[in-house]
Amino acid sequence: MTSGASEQPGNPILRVLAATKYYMVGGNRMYAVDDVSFDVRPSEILGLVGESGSGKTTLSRIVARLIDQDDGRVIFDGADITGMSGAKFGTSPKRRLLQMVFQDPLASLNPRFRAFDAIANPVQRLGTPEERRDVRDLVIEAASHAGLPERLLHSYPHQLSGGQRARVDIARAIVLKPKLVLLDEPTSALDASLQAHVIQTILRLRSELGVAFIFVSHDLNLVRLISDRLLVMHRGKVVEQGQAQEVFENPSADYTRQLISAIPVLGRRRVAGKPTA
Ligand SMILES: Nc1ncnc2c1ncn2[C@@H]1O[C@H](COP(=O)(O)OP(=O)(O)OP(=O)(O)O)[C@@H](O)[C@H]1O
Repeated sequence: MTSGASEQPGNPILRVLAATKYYMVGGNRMYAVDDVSFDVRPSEILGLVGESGSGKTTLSRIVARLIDQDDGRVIFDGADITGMSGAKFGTSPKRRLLQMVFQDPLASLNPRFRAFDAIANPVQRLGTPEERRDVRDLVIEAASHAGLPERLLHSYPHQLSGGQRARVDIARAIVLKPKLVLLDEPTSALDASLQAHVIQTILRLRSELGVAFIFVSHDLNLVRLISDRLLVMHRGKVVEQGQAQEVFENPSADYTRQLISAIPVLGRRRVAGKPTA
């Protein structure tokens, strides 16, 4: 299921330059994100991987302007959005081009909104007058792209399965045809077959709409299946980045090797991309 689009043409849609974020813990700086730089190109899928606490969510939130960094820059779609607070970014024309899907769709979906209204909401808030007029068509189109049957648009979140809720969240993220979607552990609450469906959906959206994705997960095996490139984080730092296949088969950092060797393969352990006997 590798994506095949390893060399993405065009200027980066996102440039993160030396992003740094720390918290004061017991009078000392604890670096959640420490001098992290990377690019994402149009229609590229970047896997952001690392164990719990490595800084993945903090980095995603910096990119989405949900928190401010202490140092570094974020360039999105050619504009320096570093100095933009979340509130200012919320009203910027760039906002609609960058969307985020959170870990748990049951928590992120408003229980009083039917699927249709949840998907329509970004159009009402950020769309042009024409898009607001055509909201019904846009919702149906986004649901179809996300693989959500039209009949489920009238359901409330609690009436949907985990996989269907994940599709509502994805449909909502793509309804305004963004250039970049941040997915923070979008499949962690799903079983393996639903995970596979969501991954197929993401790969289809990339090829049909040219959307770039940052796919955040602690599960290196899953990330490897979907990503063109991998960024491996450990204690706030990037310890390795490169083409997904290459990183998996020939990791240069000890930490990446540890992550790979922790992946079980049919009862055996996988080391450096090859199952051991
Ligand atoms: N608001 C905060 N105040 C203090 N420390 C924080 C805060 N937010 C995050 N941290 C710390 O920053 C580090 C990175 O956290 P972050 O949530 O980004 O990691 P993560 O890789 O996304 O983990 P997970 O996979 O568990 O979500 C952790 O040590 C965390 O405890």
